[in-house]
Amino acid sequence: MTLAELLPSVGMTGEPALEAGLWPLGTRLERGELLLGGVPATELAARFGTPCQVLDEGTVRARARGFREVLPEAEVVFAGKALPCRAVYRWVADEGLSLDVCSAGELAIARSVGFPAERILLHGNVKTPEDLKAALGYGVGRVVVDSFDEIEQLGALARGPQDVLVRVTPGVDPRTHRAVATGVEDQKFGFPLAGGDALEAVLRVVEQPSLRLVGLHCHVGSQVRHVAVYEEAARRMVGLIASCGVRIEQLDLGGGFAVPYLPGEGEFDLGGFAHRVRVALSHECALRRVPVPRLLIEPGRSVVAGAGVTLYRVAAVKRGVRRVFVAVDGGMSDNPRPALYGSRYAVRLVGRGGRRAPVTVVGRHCEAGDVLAEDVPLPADVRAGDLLAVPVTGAYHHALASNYNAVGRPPVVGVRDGVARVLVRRETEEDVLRREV
Ligand SMILES: Cc1ncc(COP(=O)(O)O)c(C=O)c1O
Ligand SMILES: N[C@@H](CCCC[NH3+])C(=O)O
Repeated sequence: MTLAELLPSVGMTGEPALEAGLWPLGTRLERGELLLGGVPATELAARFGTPCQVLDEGTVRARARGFREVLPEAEVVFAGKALPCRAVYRWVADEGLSLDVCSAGELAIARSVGFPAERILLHGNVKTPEDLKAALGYGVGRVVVDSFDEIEQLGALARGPQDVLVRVTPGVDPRTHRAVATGVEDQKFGFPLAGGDALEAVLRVVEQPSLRLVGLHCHVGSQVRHVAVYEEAARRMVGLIASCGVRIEQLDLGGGFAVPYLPGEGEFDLGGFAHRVRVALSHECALRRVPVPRLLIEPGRSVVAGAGVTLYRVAAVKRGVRRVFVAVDGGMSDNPRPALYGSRYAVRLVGRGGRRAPVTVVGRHCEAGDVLAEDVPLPADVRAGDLLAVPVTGAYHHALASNYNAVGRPPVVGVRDGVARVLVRRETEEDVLRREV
């Protein structure tokens, strides 16, 4: 079924209602205006230009709080790669979350806002000497080791006892896109449980006098819809805890909780996750006679995706042989996800209803694959100058943006209580030229 067919409002003449679950909290339609965090989208576009990534602070904070409320016994770690930005790191710090960084660069952002070092975890299948030194220099609480080489390198660099988790590949199929399935065997992350590498890694950490093993970690993948995947991972990880014969205080089950991108897609069952993982952990630990470890989770996408809306200006409308192309002033440089993962988005024309017909929204870049959304219903009279809004663009958009074709990256503009402010400014031609010698 096409997206256009899925939407009941195709062919409607009025302005369609906001699709449930896709827009930031408090988004409203008022007299033809789309209000984001109380600020009209047309005003945001006029003040900050387009494309523009709008981020609703209240939604980020509410999602962060939501995780803590559902899992009060757990440490909730924001996966900073989803939206590496000082303001967001500040908000999640305020809400009591910890932070996962996976490079010296993400750590620099965290440092610049004074993110408490003891609440930072350093991740990555490759940690360069610079990454490790930056982490040790700031005194990050935990390093999640990912290879035998890294255990030696970190062991040699660390002075005092550095707390460490071992990243394990539990061999669980997350039933998600191949590019983001990280818990399956035979990929680059972690130590495989099968074959004994994970156990060997635990022993090697224990042998390093400058390292202190505090926990085990796994991250099965991203945009994971099924709670059963985590339950299975939890069981397997407790099996490893029992067999390694070392006290394991922390069990980090990673992130990956799916979010809806299209109308009708459901939310991840976080309540079900909390319940079923709790039961699986207590049952499995009792069975194997090991103490229940403290649970950690690392949500990234699910904290920020739904807080973001990208605004684009329509530059041109072109009728192809079979499709109508609506070309906008952004594209794969601000959103490579459709090209990378075949991701799909809903799109809304701001300020006007009318009979809707399916169109393909394309970007400005020099590739036929620069498509932002295929087969989306827009008013049939869509034309140059119109403003489009694309929801669920808070995660892995700013993070994955490039300046392909020397196009400057869009700003990130925060909205809250009717006030808008720039969180990350637009990249200018001077920025583009700055690295040239
Ligand atoms: C180690 C680790 N933790 C957490 C995350 C966050 O994943 P997501 O944004 O899907 O919640 C990732 C990215 O997939 C990751 O690699
Ligand atoms: N970049 C991916 C998610 C990767 C998750 C990080 N390990 C996305 O946009 O969906």
